[in-house]
Amino acid sequence: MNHTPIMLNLHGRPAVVIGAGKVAARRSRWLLEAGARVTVVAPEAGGEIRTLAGEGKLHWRKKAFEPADLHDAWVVVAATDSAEVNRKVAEAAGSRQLVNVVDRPSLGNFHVPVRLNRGRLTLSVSTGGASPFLARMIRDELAEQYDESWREKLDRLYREREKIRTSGLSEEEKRRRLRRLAEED
Ligand SMILES: C[C@@]1(CC(=O)O)c2cc3[nH]c(cc4nc(cc5[nH]c(cc(n2)[C@H]1CCC(=O)O)[C@@](C)(CC(=O)O)[C@@H]5CCC(=O)O)C(CC(=O)O)=C4CCC(=O)O)c(CCC(=O)O)c3CC(=O)O
Ligand SMILES: NC(=O)C1=CN([C@@H]2O[C@H](COP(=O)(O)OP(=O)(O)OC[C@H]3O[C@@H](n4cnc5c(N)ncnc54)[C@H](O)[C@@H]3O)[C@@H](O)[C@H]2O)C=CC1
Repeated sequence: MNHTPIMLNLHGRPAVVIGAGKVAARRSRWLLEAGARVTVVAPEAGGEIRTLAGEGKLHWRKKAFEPADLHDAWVVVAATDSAEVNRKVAEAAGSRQLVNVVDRPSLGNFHVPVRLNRGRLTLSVSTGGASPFLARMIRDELAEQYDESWREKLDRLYREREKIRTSGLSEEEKRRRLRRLAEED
């Protein structure tokens, strides 16, 4: 295991999801929330992908996977129900593309943690593939501890921090106030 978490800005970046079933729908939702331009490639699609395509939120290419489908993608997700097709997707991807293979993560270069968003606060949990169910349970515990009130708290902290940072105070005084600000919450 050699994975490291990062906060990636996918806004406006092309992403291709191969497959259009349950897992592909979950990955597509995640990519859309991140602001990516999502294309789904699959001969048949489940209800959720059909709806998203109908609403113009993503583009559905109604066809079987071909290597050319990955052409300009930043992110590639192999999410078909065929291990063989998913392996071909991983093989066709370039070494600089971000690749997630849902049935065999080791064929790609990233996997997807469970997330909890409270505005500017993002918590994410990975069990390194040991147990997606456990990851979800830990997320649910964190959701109780970090309830909805944290959205506002974080917005306030952000504004206060900007004020302190742009003030004429000494660096030492800024640090002191920034620490106190975080401790108050
Ligand atoms: C490695 C990883 C790679 C990746 O997909 O990026 C991966 C891999 C695999 N998952 C499998 C199965 C299931 N995964 C879920 C659910 C989730 N899986 C997610 C992430 C990850 N799953 C990554 C590691 C995360 C970590 O490190 O903890 C979550 C957290 C996020 C998300 O998917 O968005 C999401 C929580 C949903 C939520 O938010 O509630 C369910 C339950 C369900 O579907 O309801 C089942 C069925 C039950 C079971 O089998 O446990 C299988 C076997 C497939 C098979 O049997 O063929 C593999 C393949 C393998 O393990 O090799
Ligand atoms: N990582 C995760 O969280 C999880 C992964 N899985 C794995 O994900 C796989 C997919 O599961 P579901 O979404 O439930 O499957 P599904 O049966 O709902 O969907 C499969 C999709 O793949 C498409 N497909 C098949 N051949 C294709 C091809 N040649 N080109 C393009 N699309 C093709 C089908 O048209 C369909 O849209 C499962 O095989 C399972 O191993 C399952 C549960 C969770």
